Amino acid sequence: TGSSRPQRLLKAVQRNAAKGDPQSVISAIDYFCRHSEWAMNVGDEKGSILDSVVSEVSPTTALELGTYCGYSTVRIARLLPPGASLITLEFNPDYAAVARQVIAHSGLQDKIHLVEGPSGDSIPKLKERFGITSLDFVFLDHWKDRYVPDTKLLEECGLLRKGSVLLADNVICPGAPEYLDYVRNNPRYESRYFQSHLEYTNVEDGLEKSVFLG
Ligand SMILES: Nc1ncc2ncn(CCCCCNC(=O)c3cc(-c4ccc(F)cc4)cc(O)c3O)c2n1
Ligand SMILES: [Mg+2]
Repeated sequence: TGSSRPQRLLKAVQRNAAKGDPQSVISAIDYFCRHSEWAMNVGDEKGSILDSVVSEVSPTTALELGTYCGYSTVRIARLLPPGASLITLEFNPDYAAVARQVIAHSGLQDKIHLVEGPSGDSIPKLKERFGITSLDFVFLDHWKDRYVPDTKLLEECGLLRKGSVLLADNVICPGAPEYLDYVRNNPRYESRYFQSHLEYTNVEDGLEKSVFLG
């Protein structure tokens, strides 16, 4: 049988990006998605907003829900301060296999822990597995109907502290209405919407940034 879209995206990275150069990996994926095949990476426009939030938070411990091909994984990891690390959860083993190779090409593998499996299973094990006490930054980009249950799970597991920042992709398209309700009407969060567009299109989408108040 033929290759998959993630496998074709990986080939484009291996052909067009310089090994050990995260920015060239990001540019190669954006070029592939604009000129060859659309793929559900956060993309360059929303990616710039992601970059500014990560740079502002400068997290020591970061979590990403939904790795896919590793595009946002590389975007986040390239901005982490020395000694900081990013844990990324991916449900689909085929996506995870591609992401590992994209991450390796970027040279950032020492800053990244990719965990395969459903987020609902992995989140309760993060403290014991990685020796973390809390998360400084969380990027939500997995199943949109898992944003609320997993946010509640992060709270229940004591993984959020006063000032932890959640940034959620796709709150307009495909949409996460229950999540917007949850964080915008919850006194324990201070939320702000960053308007943008669905990756590689001019369809409206945006990111919701929510600070946990403890
Ligand atoms: N529980 C658990 N734990 C861990 C996990 N890891 C992965 N998953 C499963 C998630 C599968 C991918 C999620 N992402 C999206 O669905 C997504 C879609 C679009 C989109 C698509 C078509 C359109 F026409 C318009 C927009 C755009 C985006 O930016 C998206 O991020 C997990 N689940
Ligand atoms: Mg997304």
